[in-house]
Formats: sequence, structure tokens, C-alpha cells
Amino acid sequence: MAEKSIVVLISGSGSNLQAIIDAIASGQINGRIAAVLSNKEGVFGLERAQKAGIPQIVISHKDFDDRESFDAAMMQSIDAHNPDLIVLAGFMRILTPEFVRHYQGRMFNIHPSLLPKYKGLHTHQRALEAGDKQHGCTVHFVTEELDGGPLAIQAPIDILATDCADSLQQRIHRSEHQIYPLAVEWFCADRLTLPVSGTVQLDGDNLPPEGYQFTQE
Ligand SMILES: Nc1nc2c(c(=O)[nH]1)N[C@@H](CN(C=O)c1ccc(C(=O)N[C@@H](CCC(=O)O)C(=O)O)cc1)CN2
Ligand SMILES: NCC(=O)N[C@@H]1O[C@H](COP(=O)([O-])[O-])[C@@H](O)[C@H]1O
Repeated sequence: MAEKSIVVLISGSGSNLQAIIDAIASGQINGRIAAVLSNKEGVFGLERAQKAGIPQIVISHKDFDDRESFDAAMMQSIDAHNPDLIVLAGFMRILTPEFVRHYQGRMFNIHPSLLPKYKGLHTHQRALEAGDKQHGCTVHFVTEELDGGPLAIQAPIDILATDCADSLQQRIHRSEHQIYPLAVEWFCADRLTLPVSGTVQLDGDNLPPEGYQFTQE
């Protein structure tokens, strides 16, 4: 099977980008990161890309009058690489309907909660304040509805009595670095798909609404 072309969008540290870089290098993922695009200059994720020999693109949303023109500029840069898959890895801008439609069915996001709980930002604090016993992370297909797209993979973790937002974020990151490469691996192997029915399929079988439940070994 031909390797798939991937463009990764970031806004910060890029630890999920690094997990995917490492999974490609190990042979887990049959793909190639054609470019990393950041909406922010000087973020560590860009250093990670440079170290891995991956072309870097910086397009700042602050240079555009509106979301539509920012997204159009990103689409032009992204499509120059003719990607099979778009991976949002800590990309912190809400995308316009046109952008989402253009990549529908071939764009993932990693979100630091057990969706549909806690869409949006500050998820760890919200889970703690709610007194939840479990938290986690989710890989989902991106749709126009913010963090509302069909779920692909979830990894639940128990919230410990000693947890704070930072300790939760660290443990969630470890789970993210397992499920994101797994989702990309399955997509690049044509195993994880989003048919027009809107129900995520793994190996042709419908996944439940909560997606594939990943359990730590
Ligand atoms: N149309 C969609 N766009 C995006 C999705 C999506 O599912 N549909 N996922 C997000 C990722 N995300 C959470 O996982 C997220 C990112 C950013 C925001 C947000 O409120 N951004 C603000 C700016 C915040 C900042 O700059 O720090 C904004 O865009 O005004 C919420 C959720 C990516 N986009
Ligand atoms: N709502 C989007 C969101 O909060 N995404 C979160 O940003 C972090 C990026 O870390 P990274 O830059 O080290 O991959 C990740 O924890 C991801 O779940």
C-alpha cells in the first residue's frame, strides 16, 4: 500500500506531533509528514519538525482580517502538498465550515476530554471542578461543530485524589501519545474510515458512538 501524505497543524509544543513522527520512524505508521503548519511563530513544535527534516509553514491568524481569509491561506499552503490526511495536534484555532468541508472525512483532532464531555478549552480544570472520577482524551474526525465530530478512539483514565490540572494533563498526554499514532496508523492503512453515513468504521465494522475504547496495557 502506498504511504499516505500527512500535513500536521500545530500551535504549540508539538508533543503529539513528535509521537506521530516517532511512530512513522518506527514503521508503525505507513505515512509521511509532508509539512507542519503552525499559526504561531517560535513554538517548540516547529523545532521538532526542523529536527525531523520536515518542512515548516507559519501562517499567523493575526495577519488576516477574518477567519475565512486565514483559512483560505492555510488551505492553499496545505493543498500544495496534496495531503491524504490533516492532523490537528494542539491546533488552537476554530476552523471555518469551508475549511472543514474541504477536508471532511480526512481530518483528525485530538481533544483532552472524554467527548462529548467538555468541548472547548480548559478541560482538565472542568473535570476536576465537576468532581469526575474519570477523564481522558479523544481522537475524532473534525466537523463544523467544534469538538462535535464522530469519535474514533478514546482513552479513559482515573482521576486520582492527588490530581491537579497539571498532573492530569501530564497523564492525559501519555495516553494521547498512544491513541493519536494509533488512529493515524489505522487511517493510513485504510482501516479507520468515516463513510457518508457518518458512523466511524474500523475494518468495515461500525464503531460505537464513543469510538474504539483504548485501555492502557
Ligand atoms: N470547526 C472546527 N474547528 C476546530 C475543531 C473542530 O472540531 N471543529 N477542533 C479544534 C481543537 N480544539 C479542541 O480540541 C479547540 C481549539 C481552539 C478553540 C478556541 O476556542 N480557539 C479560540 C482561540 C484560542 C487561542 O488562540 O488560544 C478561537 O479560535 O477563537 C477551541 C477548541 C480546532 N478547530
Ligand atoms: N482543544 C484543543 C486542545 O486543548 N488540544 C490539546 O492541546 C494539547 C497539545 O499538546 P502538544 O502541542 O504537546 O501536542 C494536547 O493535550 C491536546 O489534547
